[in-house]
Amino acid sequence: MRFVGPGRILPVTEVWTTPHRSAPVDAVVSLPGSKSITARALILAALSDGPSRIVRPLRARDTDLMAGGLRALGVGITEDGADWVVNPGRLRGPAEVDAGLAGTVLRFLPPVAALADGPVRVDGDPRLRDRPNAGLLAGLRALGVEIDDGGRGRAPFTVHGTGRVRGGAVEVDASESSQVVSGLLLAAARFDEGIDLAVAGDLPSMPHVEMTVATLREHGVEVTATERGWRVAPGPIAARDVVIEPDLSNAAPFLAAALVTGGRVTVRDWPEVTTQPGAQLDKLFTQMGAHVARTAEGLQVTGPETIRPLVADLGEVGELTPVLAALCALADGTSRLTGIAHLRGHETDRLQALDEVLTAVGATVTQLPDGLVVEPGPHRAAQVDSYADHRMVHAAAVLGLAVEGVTVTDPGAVSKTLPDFCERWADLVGATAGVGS
Ligand SMILES: O=C(O)C1=C[C@@H](OP(=O)(O)O)[C@@H](O)[C@H](O)C1
Ligand SMILES: C=C(OP(=O)(O)O)C(=O)O
Repeated sequence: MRFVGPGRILPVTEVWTTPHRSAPVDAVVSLPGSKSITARALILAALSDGPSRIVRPLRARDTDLMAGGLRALGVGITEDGADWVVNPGRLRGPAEVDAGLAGTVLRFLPPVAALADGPVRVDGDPRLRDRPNAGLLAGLRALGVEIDDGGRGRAPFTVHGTGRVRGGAVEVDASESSQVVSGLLLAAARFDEGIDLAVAGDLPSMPHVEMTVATLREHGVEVTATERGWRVAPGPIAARDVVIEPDLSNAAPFLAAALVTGGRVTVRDWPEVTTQPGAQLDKLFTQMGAHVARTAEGLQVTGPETIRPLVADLGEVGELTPVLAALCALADGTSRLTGIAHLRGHETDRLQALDEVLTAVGATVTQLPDGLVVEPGPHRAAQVDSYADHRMVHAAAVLGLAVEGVTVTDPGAVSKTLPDFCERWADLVGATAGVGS
């Protein structure tokens, strides 16, 4: 697959032979910034009351698309070394926004587009058009925004911005993605009446909503938790320079390498306190038998002799599922991962994709309505697809450490959040990159 984003065309690589390694890895790795924190920083900088600097943002397809979408609305975003300098301006339409395959752009940008003074059309990759978005569009309509989506509740759609949004009380169904809640809360201080948002149904990925609330408060926005949701008071969003934490979800495959090989991996600059869901890796890897410690350098994971199966509700940390499920296929018993029905609406239907990939390498997988049961079996080599999903490539890499002969078609999907993943992985396991066509 060829990914075309603003200002970049990423190389096409057809097949990646994942490196196999049975000897223990022993490595210290540094990782680029968090996708989720970078996305929030960009939105709030664009809506704030003055210029600001984003230090060490993640530069990858999703965050470049977010910057591109905001630029299309008239926001000044320039590079200064590795930083972004953001100059908010009058938000304008008409504009076209390419959301690629980014849920963050699909759900965080439309509430900003509603504040523009003209129509803003949002579209993206073919798969983006399948990603659920009815909750966000219905929520925006209830707040007084006109949207033309042909009744599909998905991209492509046009937000008919009028320069202002009434805001007020709204109930939203965010059971398919927490990003619906985050998107509305992020822009709400700029709505005439702010927002009084009540959540209907189950809300996945709670740490990501907590990240949204914490980030808003850091920008001086008044956010109150209510019985069924959150209230955001109307008012200015303070401009603020921010330093982006490393992406702890992208740390998952690297730390998992310690479990697979019985080795030791440290991820540098692990934050003391964070709202990233990756904070739960400590507890999850410990359950799987690893020893997890904080050292002066960062978070250190030391692998066990055999990986223990995992029985866990991953509803809060859905984006960690592909790597954890890969570990489950290498464990010494049956794992049960639940609370993740919404993963069917991610970059791909991740429950189906994981079923296919783990089965291909020898596991027996049962799909539940909201999860997976994974029973490891004798390993076999397999060629698997990336499903255009960065985290499926990460999962295949983890499997390939233990199972000789795992190859991945279309590994370029990693460009979504970590474009040089394959090279970093090769460094970690001490092998060459092995990407060919
Ligand atoms: O707010 C965010 O930055 C995210 C929220 C989660 O979305 P869902 O709630 O749709 O899973 C997560 O999976 C995604 O990778 C990033
Ligand atoms: C679900 C994910 O991404 P998105 O922000 O596109 O939903 C993810 O990165 O795992």
